[in-house]
Amino acid sequence: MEQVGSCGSNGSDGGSATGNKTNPIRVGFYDIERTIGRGNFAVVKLAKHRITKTEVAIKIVDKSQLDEGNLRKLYREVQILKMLRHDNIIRLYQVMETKDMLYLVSEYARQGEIFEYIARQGRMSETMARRKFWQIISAVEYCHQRQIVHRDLKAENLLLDAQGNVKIADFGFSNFWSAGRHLETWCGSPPYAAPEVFLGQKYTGPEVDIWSLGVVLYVLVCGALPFDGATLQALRDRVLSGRFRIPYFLSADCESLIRKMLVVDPTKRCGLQQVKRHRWMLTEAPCIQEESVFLEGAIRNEPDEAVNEQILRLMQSLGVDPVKTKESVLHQRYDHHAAIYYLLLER
Ligand SMILES: CC1(C)C(=O)N([C@H]2C=Cc3c(O)cccc32)c2nc(Nc3ccccc3)ncc21
Repeated sequence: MEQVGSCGSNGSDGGSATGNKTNPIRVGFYDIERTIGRGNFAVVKLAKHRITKTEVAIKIVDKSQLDEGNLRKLYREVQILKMLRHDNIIRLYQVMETKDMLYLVSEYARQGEIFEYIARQGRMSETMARRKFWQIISAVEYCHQRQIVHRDLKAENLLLDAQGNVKIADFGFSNFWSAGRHLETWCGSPPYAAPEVFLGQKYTGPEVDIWSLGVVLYVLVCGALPFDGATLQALRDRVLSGRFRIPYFLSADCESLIRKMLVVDPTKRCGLQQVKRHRWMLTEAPCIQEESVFLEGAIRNEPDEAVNEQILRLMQSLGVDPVKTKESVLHQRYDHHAAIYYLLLER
């Protein structure tokens, strides 16, 4: 999803109505502010919840423009998003649907793409890159453990929230994987695609995410792509050769890790557990206290957690029915009640 510049104040992107302060464009309980992204048959708007005043990002899809295959892909993306609850993955709050339109209300990552950050600020220090990469690895491990493979990991899909935490976005190419069952769809963005994908070979799933993560790590610490080319054929040849330049400023440990991830033969490529145990990842290992906070974050995200009574009482004070809310959350209905609950929980 490419990012578009911010439009005028009321942010209408040439849509039918032009909202403004007195009569803003509304979708459900949300006031639409401006367009932040545009894909084929989809637009992403920044919006604000009228009751909780929380900023959200709403992906608006015109289903009438989609063929059977893309419609199936869209519903699989929604099904997968509903399964994911992790600090470093964009949260889905609410789904609204009409005959032709689908509205996905999600967490808004205020600082935008890591790609833009690198484009503006240049490469990251290895210390900063390590912190971001730990968050990325934690989120991807969470997906793989749930038999989900992302297949389009790239700097453009790694967003940053207001605190600079990584939020993985765009599960449009994600799918379910299992050992022994092969996938073969050509997915993702060419500079991040694994050699076996270029060769059209069958793959299991996690190993193509590992290759893309190797490219992501290279981009974070080098500020450039490891494999590039004037044409797709030139890029393909570079990827299949597995050869890439190591800048003088890269530490030996970081080079060692990247070389273990960017291995052409998928059976020899390292797995997520080896990445987590690598020297570079453990350098300046977070102190025990920080470590427990790190683990705690992962535990806090189980979807079947009990409903937070304090939030229900706060909602009651806002005039929102707590009984209906509890039901919506427990049945994962992704409706208005559940959205208000999640928006208040996340603050
Ligand atoms: C709903 C969701 C996940 C989404 O679909 N997008 C789009 C929209 C722009 C874009 C992109 O430029 C790259 C990836 C995803 C996207 C989102 N963008 C943001 N923040 C943002 C803020 C400033 C610039 C770019 C993105 N937060 C959440 C989302």
